[in-house]
Amino acid sequence: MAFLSTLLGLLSPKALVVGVIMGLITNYIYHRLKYKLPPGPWAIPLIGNWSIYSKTTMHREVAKLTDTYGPVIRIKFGPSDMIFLNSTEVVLEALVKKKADFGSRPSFKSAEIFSQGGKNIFFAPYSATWKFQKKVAGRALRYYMQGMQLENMINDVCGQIFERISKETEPVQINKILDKMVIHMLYSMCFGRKCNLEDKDVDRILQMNLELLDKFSSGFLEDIIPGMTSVYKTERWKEFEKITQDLISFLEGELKQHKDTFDSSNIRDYTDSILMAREEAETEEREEDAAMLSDVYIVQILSDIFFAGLDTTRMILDWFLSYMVSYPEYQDKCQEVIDKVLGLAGMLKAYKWKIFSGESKTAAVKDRPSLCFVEACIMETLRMGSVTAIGVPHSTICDTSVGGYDIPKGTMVVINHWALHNDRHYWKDVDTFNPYRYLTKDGKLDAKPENWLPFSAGRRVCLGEPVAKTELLLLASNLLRNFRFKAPSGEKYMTQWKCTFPGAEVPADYKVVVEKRTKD
Ligand code: HEM
Repeated sequence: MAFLSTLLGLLSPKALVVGVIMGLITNYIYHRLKYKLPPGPWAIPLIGNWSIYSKTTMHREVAKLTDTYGPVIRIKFGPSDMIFLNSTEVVLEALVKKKADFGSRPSFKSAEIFSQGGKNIFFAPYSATWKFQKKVAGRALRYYMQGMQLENMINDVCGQIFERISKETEPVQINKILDKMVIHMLYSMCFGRKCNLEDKDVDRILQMNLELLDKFSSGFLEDIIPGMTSVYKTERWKEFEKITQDLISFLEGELKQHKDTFDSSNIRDYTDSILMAREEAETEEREEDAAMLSDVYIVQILSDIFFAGLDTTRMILDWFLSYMVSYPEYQDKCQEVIDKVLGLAGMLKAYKWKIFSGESKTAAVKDRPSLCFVEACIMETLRMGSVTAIGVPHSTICDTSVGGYDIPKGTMVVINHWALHNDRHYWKDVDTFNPYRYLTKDGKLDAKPENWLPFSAGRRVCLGEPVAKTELLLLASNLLRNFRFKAPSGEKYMTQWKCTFPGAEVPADYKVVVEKRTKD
C-alpha cells in the first residue's frame, strides 16, 4: 500500500513536470559534456533561433555570422540543432572525406507525406533502398541521354515555344513562358508525350506545383512539433495533403498507362526506362531489387525527376536571361559564338525544315565543346542565381565530426551553397557577373573552381547534374540563337533578387523586349 501511494505520488502532474524538466536538463548537460559542439548565437529555449530559421533568407543571415563563429555554425531549430557548413573546406570534409557519415536526411512530417513515407530519393534516409533507387534512376537518365531522344525532345519543345515568343510585341514577363517551356520538356522526357502547348493537364500540374510553393514553402509547424498531426490537423495541413495526393495520383495515372502499353523493345521515355529496370530484376529473379521497384517506389522516382528538375531548371533559366539582359555585352558574345557553331538560319523555317529533312540546325550535344562561352555564362548563373542556396538538409548517421567540432548522430546539417558562392575571400568582385572565371586564356572551360558547388557533392550529389547541365546549355543556346532579349527601351536593367521560399532566390519580376534575330 505504501509502495502504491509512493508510485502515485511520483506520477502526480507536478512531479511529472519536474521530472521532465530535470530529464531535459540532465540530457543537456550530458550532451554538452560529451560533445564539443559548434558555436552559434544564443537561442530561446525550445523555440530556438526563430529570427534566423523563419526567414527565407536564412542562408544570408547565417553567412553573416561566419566572421564571429567561423565556418561551422550551430543554429537552434526549435529544440533541435541545425549545423550550417559555410566553407568549401568543411563542406568537402563532411560530404566527400567523411563519406556516408553525413549522407542521410532528417525526417520531416511534410516530406514524409510528399514522399509517401520516405520512398523517393530526395528525402529518403541513407539506406540500401535509397542507394539502389539512385543507381537505377541514374542509369535510366544516362540511357535517356544517349542518342537523339533528349535533343529531339528539346528541339520540339523549343520550336513550339519559340513560335509563341516570336508573337510577343510588347515587353513580356519572360519567366511565365520559360516555366511553360520547362514543364513541357520534363513532361515529354518523363512520359514520352509530344509537346502540345494546349494540353491542359500539363498546365494543371504546373499550377499545382506553383500553388504548393506559394502556399506551403514557408514551412509547417507540424515539422517542428512532433506528433501534432495525430492530435489535430489544421485546414492548411489538410489542403497540403490534398494537393500532394493530387500530384501523386497524376503520377500513378501516368505509370498505369505506361504499364498497360509497355514494350521492352521500344523504350519511349524515362518511365519506360524504369519499368525496364524492374522487368530485368524480375527476369533475373532478383526479388529484393524488384520489390524496391514496386509501383509506389516508381511513382516516387518519377516524382524525384519531375519535381526536382522543374523548379531548379525554370528558375536558373530565368536567372540566365535576366543576366543576359543586364550584361548585353555577354549576350553579344554568346550570340557570336552560337552563330559560328550553328549558323544564322531562318528560325521557324529551321524547325519545320528539320522535321521534314530529319537534320538539325539547332544546338546539339556534340556542339558542347564549341559552346564553352555559353556554358561559362550558365556556370556563373548557377553561382550567382542561388536557386538552391541551402540545398536539401542532410543528417548524420553516426557520431562524427567536422571542422574540429563533434556532430552527434541524427543531427541536421545544412550546406550553405550561398556562402560558398559568395565568399569574398575566394571570388574576385563577387557581385559581378563574370563568365571568364571559368575559362582558360584560349576560351576553353577551365577546371571547375573549388568553391563552385551548385549541385553539391558526395553521396547525396544531385542526381540530375549531367542532364540539367545539358538541358540548360541546349535551351539557352537555342533561345539566344533565335532572340535578342533587351530591357524595355531606355531602362537600365540590373538584376535584383527576391526569395520565394527558404533558400530559393529568383530574379525580382522583370519584363523584357524580345527581338527576333532571324527571318521567318
Ligand atoms: C539547375 C538545376 C539543378 C540544381 C542547381 C540542382 C541542385 C541540387 C542540390 C543542391 C541537391 C541537394 C544535394 C545534397 O543533398 O547535398 C539536389 C538533389 C537532387 N537533385 Fe538536383 N538540381 C538541379 C536539377 C535537377 C534535375 C534536372 C534533376 C532530375 C533529373 C534533379 C534531381 C535531384 C535529385 C533526385 C536529388 C536528390 C539526391 C539524393 O538525395 O541523393 N536535380 N539537386
